[in-house]
Parts: sequence; structure tokens; C-alpha cells
Amino acid sequence: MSITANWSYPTAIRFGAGRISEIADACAAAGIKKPLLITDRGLADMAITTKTLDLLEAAGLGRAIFADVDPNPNEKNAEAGVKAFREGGHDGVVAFGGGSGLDLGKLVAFYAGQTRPLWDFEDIGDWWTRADADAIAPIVAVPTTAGTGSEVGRASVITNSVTAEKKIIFHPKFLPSVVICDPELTVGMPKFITAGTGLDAFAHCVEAFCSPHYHPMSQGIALEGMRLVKEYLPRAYADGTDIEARANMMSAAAMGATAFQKGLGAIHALSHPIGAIYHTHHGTTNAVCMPTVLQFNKPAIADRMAMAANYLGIKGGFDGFCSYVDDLNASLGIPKTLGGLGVENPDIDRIVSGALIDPSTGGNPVEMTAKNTKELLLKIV
Ligand SMILES: NC(=O)c1ccc[n+]([C@@H]2O[C@H](COP(=O)([O-])OP(=O)(O)OC[C@H]3O[C@@H](n4cnc5c(N)ncnc54)[C@H](O)[C@@H]3O)[C@@H](O)[C@H]2O)c1
Ligand SMILES: [Fe+2]
Repeated sequence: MSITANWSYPTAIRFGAGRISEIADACAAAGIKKPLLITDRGLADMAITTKTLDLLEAAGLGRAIFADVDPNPNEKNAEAGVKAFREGGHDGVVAFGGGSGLDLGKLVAFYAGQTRPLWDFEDIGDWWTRADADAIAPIVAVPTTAGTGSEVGRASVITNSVTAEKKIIFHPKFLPSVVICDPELTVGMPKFITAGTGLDAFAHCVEAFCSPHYHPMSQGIALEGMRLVKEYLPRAYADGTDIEARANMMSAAAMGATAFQKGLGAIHALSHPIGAIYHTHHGTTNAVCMPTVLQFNKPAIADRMAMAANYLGIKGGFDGFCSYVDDLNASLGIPKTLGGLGVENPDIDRIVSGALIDPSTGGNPVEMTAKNTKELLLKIV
């Protein structure tokens, strides 16, 4: 193994219940005088959103909002957002929401300064290495779910609505300048979103932990992120108003995304095309895939997951860890198959070819081929 790597952890995070009250100060810290709050349609009229707009307005920053954003946002949402940003003369973005609002908000801040087609900035391309792609408006990120960790990430996951592929738009300067992690904002999440987003954070930790790349800092963060999910996700699910549990899940989410600088794997490689084609919830789709992917990867990860099981206080090594995941999924109402998510007769070949070109594939500890990925997928339909 070669010991060379690029690590990047510079985000300023204001963490704690009630800290959304600092939104205007966070904008000032980021150098934003005329923010555009970007969120998804579902959040547009919720009290947490209007309260945030009230705080911005009271500080003389206006109350501009763009919420024409789908779950699993796409390039049309991005183009409309850039238009709103330019026409409103905005100088920065408050990216507000779950992964959908955060990703689209970050993307608008980036894409508003670009002239090249969006897809040139894919993770697997290299346009973002050019200096002329550096024009990024400042971003204040405010997560309202506890799962994706997009608030500390350098990427946006955007669906190409023409090809129904999820693409990862990446730029090393894509990190928000300031993040407000206020667990009170997550209290209103419906149970199935609490479960699905929490299990997304768990999948980030597990896949990062199993990825073969060299990143010992990520290993430690992933392990402790798993422990927080184990301790606090059942509590947050049982009682959405449990602020201690909600806060620890916000930490776990940020830790998962911090950890996956190391890499992801087959769970995300499968979940991305499934979500893009069938519009399933991302974290819930990951959760359905996880038990089967763990078995698929067993030859490469058994020892490592035994170490994780030990740290988490789970008996029985690798097998014990897998039983724990099965029980956790069952207790959170996660179905065992894609059929349980409403995906009947999925297009297997299309999902497999989408998985094989997904950037997450390269981080999986067992090489994914057309043959073994199809066999894997057939076990979860
Ligand atoms: N950028 C990244 O690194 C990264 C990582 C993982 C996933 N993602 C992407 O993030 C998206 C998924 O994000 P998500 O799982 O957070 O879901 P989401 O943002 O799509 O939100 C899911 C639903 O929950 C609602 N919601 C959000 N916060 C709420 C709250 N506090 N109270 C009530 N309802 C609330 C939303 O309106 C929406 O209807 C996908 O597009 C996925 O591909 C990005
Ligand atoms: Fe994810």
C-alpha cells in the first residue's frame, strides 16, 4: 500500500441547539450581504424555514428563497436556481435542507460562476482543476436532516434528468464557509426520514471504514460515527424530540461525510442508479442494500468489521455485525428488498451499468464486475 493521500478538513461548524439564531452572523462571517436561501419544495413552507427567513430579514439581509428543488435534485433545478441567483443579484447562498437542499444550494453557488456545461465538473472529469473554474460564491450550509453530511462535503449529487443517472459534481473549493448544525431543526423529520437519513450516515461510516485507501484519520472518525448511530439512532427514531439523540445524529452525519473522503463502495454504487431511475430515498435505499453488500465484501472486510464489532460492543465478529445490521434495519422499518421500497421489476442491466460507472465503485474493497454486481443486485430485488 502506498502511503500518500490528500486530506481536507477545513470547515467551520457552529454546533448546538438553537444556533440557527446565528444565521445572520454566519452570513456576515462568510461575507454574504444578499443571500439566496435554497431549499427543497417540501421544506419551503415549514416553520423552520420561515423562521430562518425571518432572522435573515430582521438583520437586513432580505428573505429571498428558491425552493423549486426536487428530492434527488437535477440539472433543471440547478439551472433555475442559477437564474434566480443571478436575477436577484445575490452574493452568496444559504443552503438549507437535507442533502437535496444542501446539494442544490452548493451547486448554485458554484455553477452561477461557470460558463461550461455542468457535466464537465463531474468527479471523474478534471475541468475543476482549472483556475477559471474557481469562481464560487460563499455558502452557509444548514442541515435539516442528519444523514448526508453534505454540509462538510466537496460534492453535490445531481441527477441527470435526461439519462436518469446520478452524477457527482465535485470541486475542492465546494466546501461551505460556515455550517450551522442545529439539532432542533431536525425534530420535525418524519420517522421514515429519520431512519433513512440516519442509515445513510451509517452507510458512509461503514463504507469509508471498509474502503482500502490509506486514511487513518477517516478510520477513527468512521468508527466513532458508527458508535453514535448505534447509540442514538434508535433513540431519535423512538422520540423525535430527544435533542441529545438528534444532536449526536447530526455529529454522526458530519462524521460520515468527513470519513468518506476515503471512499465509498457498492452500497452507494447501487443506490445511486436506483435512486436516479426510481426516485427512491437515498439513505433508505442504502439501508436495503447494506446487508447483502456486507456479505458480498466479506472476504475483504471480515477482520476489519470484527474490529468494528468489538469497538461497538457487538459480539460475534463479522457475523455478529451483520446480525446487528439486520436487527437495526428491522427495528427501523427498513424493507429487505427493493420491492419493499415500491420498485417492482427493476431494470437490472440498467442499474448494473449505472453502478459500474459510479465513482463509489472504485472504493469498494472487492472489485465489482458486471457479473458479480448483477448477482449482488438480484439478491435484493
Ligand atoms: N453531497 C453528498 O455528499 C451527499 C451524500 C449522500 C447523499 N446525498 C444526496 O442527498 C439527497 C438525499 O438527502 P436527504 O436524505 O437528506 O433527503 P432530502 O433532502 O431529499 O429530504 C427528504 C425529505 O425530507 C424532508 N425534510 C428535510 N428536512 C426535514 C425536516 N427537518 N423536517 C421535516 N421534513 C424534512 C424534505 O422536504 C424531503 O421531502 C440525495 O439526492 C442524495 O443523493 C448527497
Ligand atoms: Fe449517502
